[in-house]
Amino acid sequence: MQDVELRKDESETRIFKAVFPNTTNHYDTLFGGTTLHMMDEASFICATRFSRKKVVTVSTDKIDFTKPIPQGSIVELVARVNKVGRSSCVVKVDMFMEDMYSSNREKVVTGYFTFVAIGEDKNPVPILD
Ligand SMILES: CCCCCCCCCCCCCCCC(=O)SCCNC(=O)CCNC(=O)[C@H](O)C(C)(C)COP(=O)(O)OP(=O)(O)OC[C@H]1O[C@@H](n2cnc3c(N)ncnc32)[C@H](O)[C@@H]1OP(=O)(O)O
Repeated sequence: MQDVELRKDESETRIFKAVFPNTTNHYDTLFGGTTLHMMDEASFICATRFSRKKVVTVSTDKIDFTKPIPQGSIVELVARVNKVGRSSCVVKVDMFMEDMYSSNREKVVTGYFTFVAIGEDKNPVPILD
């Protein structure tokens, strides 16, 4: 088996998105549900690249929306495997917000997503061989 720390490094996943009007609410800020969708997608890609197996989301920790993310921002999602179990792994996702026209950048949301590797029968299998 490849070194676990190396796999964590190699599966770290970064996705950039622009916050356009089709993703915002009537306050002109990013929908909470859209934020969760982006985080789920980034963590799913990360867990898949880490395990190279079919994985399903089994749990997420509490996620706080403490800063509004205005229309016209750029967001970056950084997903990295944080913990490895027998059939599961926990992926930490940080979302950063950047202004388009300045170098201002801050972390706005963090979430932890747990994935389980499943086989053809949909039962858990080892996350790594
Ligand atoms: C507007 C346009 C929309 C477009 C749209 C695009 C969507 C763009 C987003 C993309 C994102 C893609 C994401 C795709 C992935 C899904 O969508 S998956 C769908 C949602 N998830 C599911 O349906 C999973 C349903 N759950 C299950 O099938 C079963 O619970 C599971 C996962 C197979 C586990 O079965 P189980 O019998 O509970 O297994 P068990 O042996 O008890 O536990 C297995 C492991 O899970 C852990 N575990 C079990 N329960 C929990 C728990 N509650 N919390 C933490 N760990 C747990 C155990 O600790 C154990 O860990 P290990 O010690 O083995 O490491």
